[in-house]
Amino acid sequence: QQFPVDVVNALENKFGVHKGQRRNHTKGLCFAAEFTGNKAMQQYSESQLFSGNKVNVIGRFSHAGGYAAISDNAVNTHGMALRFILPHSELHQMAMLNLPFFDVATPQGFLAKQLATVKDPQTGKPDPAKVAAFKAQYPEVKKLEAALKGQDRVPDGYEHDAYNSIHAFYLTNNQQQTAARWSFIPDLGIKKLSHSELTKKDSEFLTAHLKQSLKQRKVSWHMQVTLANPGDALTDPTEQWAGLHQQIDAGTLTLTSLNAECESINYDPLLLSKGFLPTQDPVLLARSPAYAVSFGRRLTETAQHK
Ligand code: HEM
Repeated sequence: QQFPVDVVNALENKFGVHKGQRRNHTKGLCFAAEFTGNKAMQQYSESQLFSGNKVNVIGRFSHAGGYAAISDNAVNTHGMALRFILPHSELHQMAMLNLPFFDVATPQGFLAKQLATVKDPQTGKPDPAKVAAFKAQYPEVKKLEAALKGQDRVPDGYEHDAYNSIHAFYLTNNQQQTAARWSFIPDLGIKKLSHSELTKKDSEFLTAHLKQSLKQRKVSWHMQVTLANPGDALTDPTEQWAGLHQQIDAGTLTLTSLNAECESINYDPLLLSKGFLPTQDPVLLARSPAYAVSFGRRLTETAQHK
């Protein structure tokens, strides 16, 4: 299996190596939270997430890409990763994005994108010929490009955005297996900045705004589960589900503190509690081994620093 090493090498080649840090989503901040699941979900999943009891969560907001010091006023994709600590030390993890769907349909596409978008030291920009060749080989990337065109993408704080599973997963219990996707919808509302508002912001405003909100009000998200209809794409993260769908309010995540440690966490999205199973989405299945390579490298470097 060469992919996990190749892709982490490609991330390092594109972004440089920031010793002891993640090879992707390098800039981020840890938080502590509580999640109370909705028992109505037990109809679909036996996960302890939906026991109705409060569970502790260690999470992380992040910027996509291996940029250690990207400014918060850059137009960039953001992530929210969650580790739920369930009874008997069972863990459940999610690593979501504030995108409606993913740009590439295969791990090869993700790798090809890293290789094609390396900045030319002369021009400071990727080689347009390489980018064009990449898009010709992975034409699905035009879908996300079109969806984001002209859209304001950056919120005025991490608390004013929705984060999506993007992949489909199966909810399971003794009776059935149900395909679903989910989103964390902010109770404070989604608020995106216009281009002119964004350019006035400083490099740490996403965190500063979140800190301020946390002092003044409840910062929370509702987990909204969307059940698949027959025929919905289950293995292609670039395919949105169109039309009416059954949606279930699956619980509430409430942020409690920004004083948390999450650097020692590998937010592998296949670490799922009993009651969830992965689909055969090839991008989802390729993430776990790649995260492990990144995790191993950063821990080894941290050890060497001491
Ligand atoms: C083949 C496709 C992908 C590859 C190779 C990849 C690779 C990586 C790597 C190497 C890391 C850093 C892991 C660590 O050192 O802890 C990472 C972090 C992350 N990825 Fe991916 N990724 C992929 C697709 C995705 C997708 C589809 C999503 C969302 C649906 C996603 C969301 C995230 C998030 C939120 C983080 C940050 C987690 C944290 O805060 O620690 N990635 N990714």
